[in-house]
Amino acid sequence: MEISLTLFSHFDLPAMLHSDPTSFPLPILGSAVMPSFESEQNHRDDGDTNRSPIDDFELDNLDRGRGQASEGGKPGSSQQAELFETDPPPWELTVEADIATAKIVLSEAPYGPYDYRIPEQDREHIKPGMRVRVPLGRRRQPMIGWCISTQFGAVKQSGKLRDIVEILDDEPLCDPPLVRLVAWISHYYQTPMGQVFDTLIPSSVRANAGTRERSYLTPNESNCDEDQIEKLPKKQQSALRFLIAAARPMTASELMVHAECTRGPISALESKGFLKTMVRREMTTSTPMRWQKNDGEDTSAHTLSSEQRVALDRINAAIHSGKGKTLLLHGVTGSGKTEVYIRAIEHVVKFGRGAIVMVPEISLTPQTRGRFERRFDGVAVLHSQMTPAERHFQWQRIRRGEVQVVVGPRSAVFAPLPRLGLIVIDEEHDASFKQDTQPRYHARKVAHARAMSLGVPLILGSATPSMESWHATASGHAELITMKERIYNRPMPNVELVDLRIRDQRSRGAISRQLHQATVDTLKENGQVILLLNRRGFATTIQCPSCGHVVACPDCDMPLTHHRDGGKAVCHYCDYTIATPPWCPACRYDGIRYGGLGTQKLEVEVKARFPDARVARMDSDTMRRPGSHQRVLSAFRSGELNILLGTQMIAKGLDFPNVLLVGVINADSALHFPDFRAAERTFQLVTQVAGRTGRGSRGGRVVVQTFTPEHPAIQAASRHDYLQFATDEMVNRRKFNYPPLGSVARIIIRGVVEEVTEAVADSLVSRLEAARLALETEVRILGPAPPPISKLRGKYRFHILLQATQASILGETIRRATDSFTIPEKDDVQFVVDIDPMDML
Ligand SMILES: Nc1ncnc2c1ncn2[C@@H]1O[C@H](COP(=O)(O)OP(=O)(O)OP(=O)(O)O)[C@@H](O)[C@H]1O
Ligand SMILES: [Zn+2]
Repeated sequence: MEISLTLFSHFDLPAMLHSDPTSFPLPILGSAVMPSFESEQNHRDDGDTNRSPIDDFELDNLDRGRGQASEGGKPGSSQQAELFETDPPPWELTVEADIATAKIVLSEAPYGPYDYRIPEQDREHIKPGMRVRVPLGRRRQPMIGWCISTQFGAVKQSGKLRDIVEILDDEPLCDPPLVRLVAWISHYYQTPMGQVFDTLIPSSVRANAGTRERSYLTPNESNCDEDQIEKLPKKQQSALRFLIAAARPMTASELMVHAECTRGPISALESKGFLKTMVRREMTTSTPMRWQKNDGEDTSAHTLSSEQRVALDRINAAIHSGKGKTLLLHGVTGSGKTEVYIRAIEHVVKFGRGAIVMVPEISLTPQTRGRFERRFDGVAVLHSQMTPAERHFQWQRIRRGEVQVVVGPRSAVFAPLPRLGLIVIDEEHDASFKQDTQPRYHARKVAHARAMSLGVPLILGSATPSMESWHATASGHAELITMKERIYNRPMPNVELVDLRIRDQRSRGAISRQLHQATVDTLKENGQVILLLNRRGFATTIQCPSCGHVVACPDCDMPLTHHRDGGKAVCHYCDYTIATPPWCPACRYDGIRYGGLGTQKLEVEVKARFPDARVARMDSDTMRRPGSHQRVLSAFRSGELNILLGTQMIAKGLDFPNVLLVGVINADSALHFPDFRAAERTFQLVTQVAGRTGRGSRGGRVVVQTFTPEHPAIQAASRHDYLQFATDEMVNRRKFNYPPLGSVARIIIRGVVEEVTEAVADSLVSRLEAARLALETEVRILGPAPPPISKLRGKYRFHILLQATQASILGETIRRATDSFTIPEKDDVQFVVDIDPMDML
């Protein structure tokens, strides 16, 4: 069996792989305090759950972050010393009084922080969170950096400090709490602060997208005494008097209109020094509202159910406490969680505060968007299809305090609301809340840090909470609120399991007899059907039956998927595309086979089986164009469509009362992934998609096809039994100290030459082992080994997995090992640290 694939494929394998049991005695949890996704930095013994990890985090720690590797970049090796021609000998260190300096971090290597002198005239103006231009290195290369702190008073070495050249912002782009959040993210996720700033502040904001500069005129007070004005020609006099009377800056053309003059007198006033010019940057656009609020849904506020009432009361109590607190709202599918969020936000808004609501991708749930837009005046919806100008416009609105509710994906956690009162994460178990490029942050973790530091509640909502959040309720780090019933006490749909191992139950094709019959019955009753298949494309493998050759991506070494539209073979990892070969490229055998099932093939089968039904397919191939989700979903809502089939994007949050049947084509597809979260993902997916039916008065049923009906995750999902699933799963996690009972980190090393890449990975392991020894930490180090995707976009990959009881131990060990780890440029190898990875591929 391939070691590469097995790091997580069975629970016992890591133990087998690990050669030195003494360095990681199992079990390690006996006496240790259980960590959670909550701030393990604080949860030693104090039992204080309301503190933010930021509270214990000092900006001084930052100097340690220097020399970090960057995503796709080279480890920055530059130290402060390199900035200067020579280090001053100690006896020349002067202590100069009354000097102002600023700590500046850069977005590119070397990242800093570095000290710069603040020129006299900028002292009043500069603040942390502003961008500056500074000279770097011997060649005094101009760089843009972020100011993270300022110091006034005596400073060593001042004689050698260089000056800040220019301050680029009129106002800070981050307020002080956000600057602290940046510092904490930088520390926890081991990413240079400059890169975190660039993540926090959208590029459209940094680039002033959709703005232009305009010049405004004001009277030059010092020249404008009455005697002087009297002497001016008539037209100039009247223009100037008009501007003085107006008592506000005006553009030249505005003044021309109001003072009824031509450009001439104004120019004359300017050249005589009667006018001053000031330049302001302004938005050129207001945001175009392309959104149709009326999507046919009931718009009124509901009378709360008793469970909703209790949930809301508990959330409101948390809001009133003025303390940070995490609440997990575990409500079954269709229990009305959104209404609870809306009421809680209404409450916060009453007190003049705002809220952030994070949702998986908003375009998948236009319904959710509509619900918020109908109930609040100032809503900013952030989504992936915004233009840079729109994004910038919304950001400015948010920062000015004009927005009460921000709805968006994980990046909304950084929304610069000036008076944030509440953060909500809906479908908090969703994998999209973890970013897969640096900084590889999890929005839940960041939201927790932000909420606790501001003393406001964080609400996590889900029908299938992540194991992390569930554990947090058990360990007292989050308050559990349960809603067991659906709205109007509607029953949960009945789930039938179809065992695909039994020949009778199979049929030719992807749809079993049972599912076929159920579809026929449902269509007859005018009900709608949702079919889930989590693979896109037509056929998922292209293989020669004669020689066994599999058509694969040359850059990723993964099998290509056949797409029937256009006859393409596509790599789903890097989008490499070729025309699907008509015969075997290896042996020229003329009968190559398309195996495995994708949504395109399912669509063909569904249309053949149910020729009278109107069918739509939803996957990332059909949903490329902006607005396509909304189009398909509103066609489905209006009843124009009978059957909706697609990948997991149809499993989320949809609320259509006429869906009477949900079919899961293959419940096992996620089950055999080499990842310790495979069972959790399977349970979540099946439960969530099953929850799309039975939401109206006509009830609903679910047919789940599987090769492993006895699997605990599938069993629990078939009974909508989260508690059973979570209890079983926690036992498995505990056995191997997997999260949430322990912490995991992953280091990915990638390079063009396989041997060189592996050698770098080996030396990194040695450094990690040395760090473990020096720090006397109990950290388990696995690897290096090739991950399941051992080659991606032409680069070989190795990974190292690390486990410990607490994230802080892992963090320290990795920091120590990588702090001054430099890889020679000629090796062309990069490494990336992923703290709390969600993905093991
Ligand atoms: N108190 C109420 N009375 C009547 N209808 C309600 C009430 N609260 C919510 N609803 C309606 O119930 C339906 C389900 O609510 P919602 O979509 O918020 O469920 P949910 O808990 O988020 O489910 P899921 O986890 O499946 O997304 C919606 O159509 C909503 O408008
Ligand atoms: Zn590829």
